[in-house]
Amino acid sequence: MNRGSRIYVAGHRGLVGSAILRRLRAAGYENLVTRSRDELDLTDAREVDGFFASERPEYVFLAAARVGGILANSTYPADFLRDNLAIELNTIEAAYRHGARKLLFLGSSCIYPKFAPQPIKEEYLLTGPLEPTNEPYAVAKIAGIKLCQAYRRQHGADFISAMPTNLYGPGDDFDLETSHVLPALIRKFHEAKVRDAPSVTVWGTGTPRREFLHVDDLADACVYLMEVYSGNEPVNVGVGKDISIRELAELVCEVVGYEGEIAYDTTRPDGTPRKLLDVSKLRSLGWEASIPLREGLERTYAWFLETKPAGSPPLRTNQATRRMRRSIPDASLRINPTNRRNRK
Ligand SMILES: NC(=O)C1=CN([C@@H]2O[C@H](COP(=O)(O)OP(=O)(O)OC[C@H]3O[C@@H](n4cnc5c(N)ncnc54)[C@H](OP(=O)(O)O)[C@@H]3O)[C@@H](O)[C@H]2O)C=CC1
Ligand SMILES: C[C@H]1O[C@H](OP(=O)(O)OP(=O)(O)OC[C@H]2O[C@@H](n3cnc4c(=O)[nH]c(N)nc43)[C@H](O)[C@@H]2O)[C@@H](O)[C@@H](O)C1=O
Repeated sequence: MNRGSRIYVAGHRGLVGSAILRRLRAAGYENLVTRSRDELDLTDAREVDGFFASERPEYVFLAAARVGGILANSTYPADFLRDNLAIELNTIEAAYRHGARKLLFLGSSCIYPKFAPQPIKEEYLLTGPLEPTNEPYAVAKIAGIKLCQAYRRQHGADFISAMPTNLYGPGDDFDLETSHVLPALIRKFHEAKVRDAPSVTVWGTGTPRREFLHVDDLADACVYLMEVYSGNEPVNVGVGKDISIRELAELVCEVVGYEGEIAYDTTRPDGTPRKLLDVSKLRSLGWEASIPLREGLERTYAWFLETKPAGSPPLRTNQATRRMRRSIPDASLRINPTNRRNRK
């Protein structure tokens, strides 16, 4: 890539896409192409083909996807499988057909077997059963990796895949129905502090272990891989350290400054027991994460405080979430409709 290269960031309003855009802009890349979902629905093959035919991006960061935490994934398996397969297929095919020089596909650490040895090496892919709470999403993400590999083998396309661990940072989804654990805990502890509530409920047993990577680190890694890596195999992107959900809850509680109790709702699923990526491949390519979890959390909480509308936390209101909310069976899970997620 050079500073004038035409670069398409798919999903530029999301957590990852917005961070990649920030990273590219900071590095002086100016010829950036973006489309919101309302402007270009990536599940629509004809629209996607027309977009690539007219815009002819040379480099593509594929950060558009239907994304969610454990609840959204287990409640909407068909949506997660269908949308992600369609987005990947349409974007990868159009990138190839219209001559993109390189594409980076974002997968996820949930592609690996539920009981994979830890830390998880790239070669453990497809060596065991997946975690049921996100199996459809994981299958779609595995299909994305295989598409990149197949287009490379059959057509010589320089399409690569990065497998990030659990991410967090500015621009995250704080909707308790759809979010991942870290933004959910920031919101829960913040609201409990503001309301002086006696306790905060964390889902599951607190024993599962997760690894958390700040999205600015991930964006840096994505741009780095686009510049230096052209291999067939996916590359894990993580920090190489994990913590239990209990430890995370205690850390968020401390950062937010909440003084009540932490309760565990063991009727909620734990999901996969441990997900720690082996990041030696990425290290050997010359990249390492640089934002420590506590610092990343403090920065994310500061962002949350700055951007939320008065009296309410920022929430995403994209079409997917609106549809999810309409069909959520348990009314107690509904979100206050006045809440809005702040977008750029
Ligand atoms: N968040 C995490 O913890 C992790 C994320 N990842 C991967 O990183 C990538 C980005 O995730 P993240 O940024 O968190 O997700 P977000 O939900 O924050 O962003 C997803 C983006 O995709 C766009 N999008 C969704 N559906 C469509 C569609 N049909 N057409 C066009 N655009 C669409 C959305 O557009 P709009 O804003 O216009 O609605 C949004 O900008 C995904 O591939 C995900 O699997 C991997 C590991 C962990
Ligand atoms: C990145 C990855 O993210 C997803 O997998 P996950 O890591 O299991 O997702 P999660 O962040 O939602 O939960 C992590 C852990 O945390 C616990 N937990 C506690 N309290 C809350 C809570 O309040 N909200 C949520 N969401 N989880 C909570 C929760 O019970 C679980 O034990 C995939 O679906 C898939 O999308 C994917 O690729």
